[in-house]
Amino acid sequence: MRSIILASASPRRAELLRQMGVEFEVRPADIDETPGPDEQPGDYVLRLASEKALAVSRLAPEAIVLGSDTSVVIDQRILGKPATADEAATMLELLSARSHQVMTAVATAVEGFAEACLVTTHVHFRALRPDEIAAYVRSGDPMDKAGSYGIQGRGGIFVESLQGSYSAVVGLPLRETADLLARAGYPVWTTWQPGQESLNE
Ligand SMILES: Cc1cn([C@H]2C[C@H](O)[C@@H](COP(=O)(O)OP(=O)(O)OP(=O)(O)O)O2)c(=O)[nH]c1=O
Repeated sequence: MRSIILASASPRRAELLRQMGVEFEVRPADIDETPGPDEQPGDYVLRLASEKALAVSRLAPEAIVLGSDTSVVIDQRILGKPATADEAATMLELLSARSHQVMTAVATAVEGFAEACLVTTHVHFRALRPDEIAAYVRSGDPMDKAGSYGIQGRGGIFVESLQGSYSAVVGLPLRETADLLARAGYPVWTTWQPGQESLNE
C-alpha cells in the first residue's frame, strides 16, 4: 500500500489520524491562506485543503497526502486564527450566545490529483461573560485555533450544543477522512493489527 503523509502542522490533526490507527509521516504545507475576493467559506476551505495536499504531493507523488483546513463561519464571515489577543477577544464576543458553523475540508492527493470533501458542523455557544473571555484569552488557548476557541480544551465549556461532527470541529472529520483514504486505495481497517497502539489505549 502507499504511504500516508499528513500535510499539517496541527497536533490535533495528527492525534485524530493516529486515533484511526493510521501510520503516517508529518510534512506541513506552507501555502498562502488569503481568501479570494467574494470566495464563499465552503469553497475557501475546500481550496485550502486541496492546495495543502497538492503542495506536498508534488514532493512525494507516490504517497497519499492528506490536507485539511478549518474555519469558523458566522454571518457568512470567515474567522480564521486570531493574529492578536484583542482579535481573539473580539471573535469570542461575536460567538457569544449564538450559533456558528465550523467548516472543515479534508483532501487527499495522489500523483498530483486531489479529491476533497467538506464537513459543516453547527455549534451553539452559551453567553460568555467578559471575565471568562479575558481569562480564556490570557490562557493562550485561542491563539492557534480558528474562531479563537478549541472545543477539545477549556473552550469546551462554552459549547451549549453541537450538530454534526465533533472530530471535524477539532480539525479532521474521522468518517470522511476514512472514506477518502479508502477511495485512494487505503482502507484503514485493513491495516489494523491486534495490540496495535491507538489513542484509547
Ligand atoms: C474550532 C476549532 C479549531 N481548532 C483548530 C484546528 C486547526 O488546527 C486550527 C485551524 O487552522 P487551520 O489553518 O485549519 O490549520 P493549522 O494552521 O492549525 O494547521 P495546518 O494548516 O498545517 O493543517 O484550529 C481546534 O483545535 N479546535 C476547535 O474547536
